[in-house]
Amino acid sequence: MEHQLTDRTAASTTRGSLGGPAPGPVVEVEALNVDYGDFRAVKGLSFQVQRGELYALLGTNGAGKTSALEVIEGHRTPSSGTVRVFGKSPTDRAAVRPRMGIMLQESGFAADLTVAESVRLIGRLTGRSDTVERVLGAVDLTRKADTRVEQLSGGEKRRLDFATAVYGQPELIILDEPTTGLDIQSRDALWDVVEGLRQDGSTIILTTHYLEEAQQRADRIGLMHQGTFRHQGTVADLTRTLPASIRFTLPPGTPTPPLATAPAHDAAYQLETYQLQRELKRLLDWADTNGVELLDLSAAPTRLDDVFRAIDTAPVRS
Ligand SMILES: Nc1ncnc2c1ncn2[C@@H]1O[C@H](COP(=O)(O)OP(=O)(O)OP(=O)(O)O)[C@@H](O)[C@H]1O
Repeated sequence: MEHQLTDRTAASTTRGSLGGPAPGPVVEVEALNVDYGDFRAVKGLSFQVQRGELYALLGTNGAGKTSALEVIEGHRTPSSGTVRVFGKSPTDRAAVRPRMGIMLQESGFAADLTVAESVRLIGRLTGRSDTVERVLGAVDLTRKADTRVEQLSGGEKRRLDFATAVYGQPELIILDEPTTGLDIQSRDALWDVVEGLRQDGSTIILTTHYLEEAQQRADRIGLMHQGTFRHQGTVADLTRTLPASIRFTLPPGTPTPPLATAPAHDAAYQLETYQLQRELKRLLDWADTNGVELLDLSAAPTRLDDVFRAIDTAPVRS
C-alpha cells in the first residue's frame, strides 16, 4: 500500500468550510451504559478524545469496546449516559457522518460490486468528497479496481474496509481492529496512511489486539475489562502501575547482595521494583565494590502486555 495522502487538494473535506478546527474535545463519553437485555456490556464509561489525538480503546475479549464504539459511530443508542461527537449526538447523521470515517470489523460490501464501484458507493453513503483513484491508491487496490469484492483475498477486503474510513480524509476516524488479517507490509502501509492523516489533524480512535501497535502509536489508552476501564492514560501512565524487574544470577561463593529478596533457586534472583534506575544502580555499585560479576543480568521495563495480563487484579474505574 502506498502512502498517497499527501495531495490534500485531491480530497474535499469539511475542515476548510468550517473555518478551522473547533475548540474542545472531538468525542465526549459520559457515564455510558450499553445493555443487551439483562446484560450490561458497558458500565458507566466516561472518557474524552481531544482533537488530533490517537486514542486506543483496548481490552479483553467481550470487554465492551465494539459496543462503546457503536454508540460513538451512531450505530447504537445508549441504554443511558451521553455521547457527543463534534458536540452533537452521533445519531445526528447529517451533521456527524460527513466528518467521521468508520472502519468496522466487517463492512459488508456487496459481493458482486467491483472494488471501484464499492469505493464510489462510500462517497454516496457518507456525503464525503474524494476521488476513487486517490482512495484506491491510498489503500493499494488500484490494480484491483475492476475485481469483484467476492474475488478479493482477506487482506485485500480489509484494505477495502480501510478505504471506507479514509475516503474524504475525515476529521474523525474510527478503526475497529484495522490490522487484523493484514501482512506486515500492509500493516506498515496502513500506519503510514494513518500517520499522514494525523499530520493533517485527523483524530483517530482505534481498537486492536496488537498491543505493540498501541504501545507505539497511541497518545492515550483506555484499557477495558468487563464493561469498565481498568486503566486510562498514556503508555507510561499504564506501565507505571506495575513494577519493572531486574534478573541476575550470582556465581558460587559470592556474598549476599543487599536486597530485600531471596534467590528463587541456584542463586538466580528476580527483583521487582517501581524504582528501576535507583535499584539497578544500587546493585551495580554493590557488584563493583565487591568485585562480583552478575551473570545473565537483565533489567526489563514493564510492558503493556504485563498491564494487560494483570487486568483482573486492577481496580475498577469508570
Ligand atoms: N447484540 C448483542 N446481544 C447480546 N449480547 C451482546 C451483543 N453484542 C455484544 N454482546 C455482548 O456484550 C459484550 C461486549 O461485546 P463487545 O463486542 O462490545 O466486546 P469487545 O470488547 O468488542 O470484544 P472483542 O475484543 O472480543 O471483539 C460481550 O459479552 C458480548 O457477548
